[in-house]
Amino acid sequence: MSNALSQAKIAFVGAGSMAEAIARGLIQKEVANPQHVYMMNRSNQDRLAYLRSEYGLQASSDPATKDTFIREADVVVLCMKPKDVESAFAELRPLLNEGQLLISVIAGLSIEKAEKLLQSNMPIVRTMPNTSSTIGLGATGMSFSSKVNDTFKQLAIQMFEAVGIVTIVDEDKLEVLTGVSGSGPAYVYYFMEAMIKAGIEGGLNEEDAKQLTLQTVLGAAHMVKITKEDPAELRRKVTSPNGATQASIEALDRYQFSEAVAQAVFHSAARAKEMGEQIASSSPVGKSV
Ligand SMILES: NC(=O)C1=CN([C@@H]2O[C@H](COP(=O)(O)OP(=O)(O)OC[C@H]3O[C@@H](n4cnc5c(N)ncnc54)[C@H](OP(=O)(O)O)[C@@H]3O)[C@@H](O)[C@H]2O)C=CC1
Ligand SMILES: O=C(O)[C@@H]1CCC=N1
Repeated sequence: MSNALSQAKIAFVGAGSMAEAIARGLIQKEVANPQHVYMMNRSNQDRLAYLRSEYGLQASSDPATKDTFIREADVVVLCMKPKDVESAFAELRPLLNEGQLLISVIAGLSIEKAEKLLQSNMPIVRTMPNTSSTIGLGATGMSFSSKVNDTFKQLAIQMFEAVGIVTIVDEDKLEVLTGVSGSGPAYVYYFMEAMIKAGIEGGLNEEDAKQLTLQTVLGAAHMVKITKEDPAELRRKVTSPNGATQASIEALDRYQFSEAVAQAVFHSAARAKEMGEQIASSSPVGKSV
C-alpha cells in the first residue's frame, strides 16, 4: 500500500459510473481510506446514500460540505460529463489551490482548456480510464501537464494502477486511446450481445448462449495475455483450413468486420475531440460546487 495514497484525501466531483468505478477499486484494494474519499454531485440523494452505505465513503450534495471537501482534498478528481464542465469548473475555481493535484477523467477536455477554465497553474493529470476499473481490470491512458512534479505523477499512477493498468501517452494520443480502451468495453459487450442473440436464433437456450459467450470471450482474452501470442496467430490456430472458422471469418470479412471496428475507434476519438472542443474556454464565476 502506498503511504501517500492511503493518507491522501481524494474528492470526486461527480458521483456517477466512472467515479464509482475508481473509488470502489481504491477502497476495495485498501489503497485509499474510505473516510478520506469524498464523493459529490448536485442533486441525486439516492445515489449518494447508496455510495455511502456500499463503500463507507463520505458523500454530499450540500454546497457548504462540498466546499469543505474540495478545500480539504489533496487530490480532486473531475468526474462530470463534458456538458457539465463549464458550470462545475466555475464553481470549483475559487476553491482549488496550486498545492492540490487535479485529475480529469473527462473525455476530450484538453489540459490547456482545463487550465484556462480554472485560470490556474495547478498540476493537472488528464486521464482516460474505463469502467473495468470497477473490478481492478481497468485500462487507463494518462498525460501530465508541465506542472505535475514526480511525486504527483507517482501518486496518479498508483491511483490508477490500483484499478488496472496505466499507459502514459502524449496528450494528442488520448482521443484515439479513448476509441480503443475508453469506449472499448462497449464494443466487446456489443459483440457479446450479438453472439448471444445468434446462438439463441440458432436454437441454444438463453442461459447456455450467455455462458458459452462469456467463457469464450474470457478464455480468448486470457489466451492472449497468458500465451503472449499475437491475436492474429491465435486466430490462425482456431482456423482449420477450409473448416468452420474459415467460413465464419470469411463472412466477417464480407461484412467488413475489421473496417467496422476501425470506424468505431475513429468515431469515438472524433466525438471525444468534438466534445472537448464544444466546452467553452471561459466560464462564469460561481460560488459553490
Ligand atoms: N462511463 C465511462 O465508461 C467513461 C467515462 N469517462 C468520463 O467520465 C465522466 C463521467 O462519466 P460517467 O461517470 O459515465 O457519467 P455519469 O452521468 O454516470 O456521472 C456524472 C456525475 O456528475 C454529477 N455532476 C454533474 N455536474 C456536477 C457538478 N457541477 N458538480 C458535482 N457533480 C456533478 C452527476 O450528478 P448530478 O446530476 O446529481 O449532479 C453525476 O453523478 C465523463 O466526462 C466521461 O467522459 C471516461 C472514461 C470512461
Ligand atoms: O462515451 C463516452 O463519452 C465516455 C468516454 C469513453 C467511455 N465513455
